[in-house]
Amino acid sequence: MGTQLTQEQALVQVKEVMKSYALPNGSLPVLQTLSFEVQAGEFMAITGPSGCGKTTLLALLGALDQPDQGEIWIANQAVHTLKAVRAADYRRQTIGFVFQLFYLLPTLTALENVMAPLMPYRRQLGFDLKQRAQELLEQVGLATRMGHTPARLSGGEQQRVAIARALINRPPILLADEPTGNLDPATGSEILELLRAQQRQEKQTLIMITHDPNIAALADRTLSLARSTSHEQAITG
Ligand SMILES: Nc1ncnc2c1ncn2[C@@H]1O[C@H](COP(=O)(O)OP(=O)(O)OP(=O)(O)O)[C@@H](O)[C@H]1O
Repeated sequence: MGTQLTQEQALVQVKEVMKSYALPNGSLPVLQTLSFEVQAGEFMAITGPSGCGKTTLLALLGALDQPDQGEIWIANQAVHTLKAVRAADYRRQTIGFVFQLFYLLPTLTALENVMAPLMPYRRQLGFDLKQRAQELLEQVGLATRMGHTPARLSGGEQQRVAIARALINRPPILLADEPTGNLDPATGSEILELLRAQQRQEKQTLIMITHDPNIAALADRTLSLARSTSHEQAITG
């Protein structure tokens, strides 16, 4: 569904972005003059100490929030200006989210959770939503669990459902916030491998927050954020 890009443009362009939060006794600067680019098909890790603004940055890339200053261009869209309905359209067409705590809807089955993001649009999709959701659940190894609600799935299985849900719209960009942070190491490795395999197969761009240096080492590049008044940022290859 992503917009076609000319070759020389990076898929993600973050230009001098600043973000603060209003607090009762003043404002908390979180991101200060942050600039970087991510090419189509890249895997970029975001690392840094707790509170340095990693989740804040992911929220800006996903148009869940807006920067105070600066620009974010993703797939030729001015993400920093998107509000409400247009932000929702952008997310539906461009972004797949995977979170540490899965955020599956507890009363829905695995299959219904995967279908949920596109349910309101199912008549205008041009493909069979249920069939695609079933194929994705097969792809993530859950062919026999489609009718289970999240409470009847293990943590690793719930994250597999969440990954299938993130892929339902064929997004060019996957934004992952510590996707293995709530899983045991073996299950975490399986989930990471699943995400990487998917990313390579579909040539998706993967931007992943991680505290794990072993995961960051697998990335093409790492964006290291620092928690300080100057918020230095560095990109390593
Ligand atoms: N809505 C908000 N209002 C006020 N302050 C906020 C808000 N969201 C985040 N913060 C603060 O902004 C800072 C950055 O938060 P953020 O969640 O982006 O950090 P993080 O690097 O993802 O941390 P962690 O690794 O612990 O998840 C923190 O000090 C946090 O308390």
